[in-house]
Amino acid sequence: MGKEQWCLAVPRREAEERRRRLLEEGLLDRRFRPRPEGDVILFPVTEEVPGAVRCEFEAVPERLDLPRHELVGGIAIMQENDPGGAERLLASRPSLETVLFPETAVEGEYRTRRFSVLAGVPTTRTRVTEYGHSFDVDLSLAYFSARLSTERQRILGAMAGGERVLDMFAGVGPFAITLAGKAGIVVAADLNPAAVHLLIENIALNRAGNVIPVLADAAHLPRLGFPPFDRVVMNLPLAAPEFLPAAAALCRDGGTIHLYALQEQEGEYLPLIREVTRGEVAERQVRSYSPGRWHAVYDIVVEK
Ligand SMILES: C[S@@+](CC[C@H](N)C(=O)[O-])C[C@H]1O[C@@H](n2cnc3c(N)ncnc32)[C@H](O)[C@@H]1O
Repeated sequence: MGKEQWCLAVPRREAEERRRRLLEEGLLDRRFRPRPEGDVILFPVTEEVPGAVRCEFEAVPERLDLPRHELVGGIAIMQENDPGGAERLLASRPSLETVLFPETAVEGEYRTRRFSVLAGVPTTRTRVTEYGHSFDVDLSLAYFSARLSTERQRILGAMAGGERVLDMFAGVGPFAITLAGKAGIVVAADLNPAAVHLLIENIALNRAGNVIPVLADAAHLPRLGFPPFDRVVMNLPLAAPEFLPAAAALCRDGGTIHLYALQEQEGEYLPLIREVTRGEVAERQVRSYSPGRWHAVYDIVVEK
């Protein structure tokens, strides 16, 4: 007897790539087996992601029922401090090198966590591949989440060639380096020196010579004399709204700001946005964060 579950219907030719992405984003619900149906494969997912529908799935046999985890390159981050489960997880996949348990929540200005090693090589450093790019990350030194990979592709798809892009909270560079594929130039700023160090390594790794790394507080960027940008990415969900006036000052008339924000109500940041522009605003839910709170993205056209 099957169990009703959220799932995504993916065309067969895209299934392998999508399965890899869902695994990296921690969204594939491994308690159930993906199921072919006509021209699509139905992938069970852990939450109601955009496009998800309800369908029935058979549970996988107990021995394959591995602990819940999120994959970041060769590292699995488990939700429970379970060394036995970590060993089973490590043995289940040859590409896994390390299993970590987060000792803290994502915290502080740098948005990092402290980890303990549950199994495997004692490191927090790994290499992540995402849509043809590689990113070296160190999870204890700088923020990285694979969960926004589809957002990065969405913004890339919305861009025109040759744009001038500013990534105000760049971390190790996943937005900046992805968008550099179409941009004329990308300025990528972060105030965490370790993140900027990894960003520079990742620029070299991906030969993204049009990305300019900047070690700076985003609040100071308007004073650095940059010509106006066509597009500004603001991925600091807890605090980005504070920097909206700076982003609007840095963006050209008719340019676009992508503001990521953690919110409890639809349209929560619209009044603030209306203080900086009368332009068009589109809001969408990126993913749920905790009960009653979600990550939203506002695509904001700047009208001066
Ligand atoms: C949520 S992370 C996003 C990193 C990256 N965009 C990504 O998707 O992996 C936010 C980043 O903003 C940086 N940050 C926090 N406050 C900042 C500020 N005032 N100015 C510049 N960067 C800041 C943190 O160090 C962190 O790397």
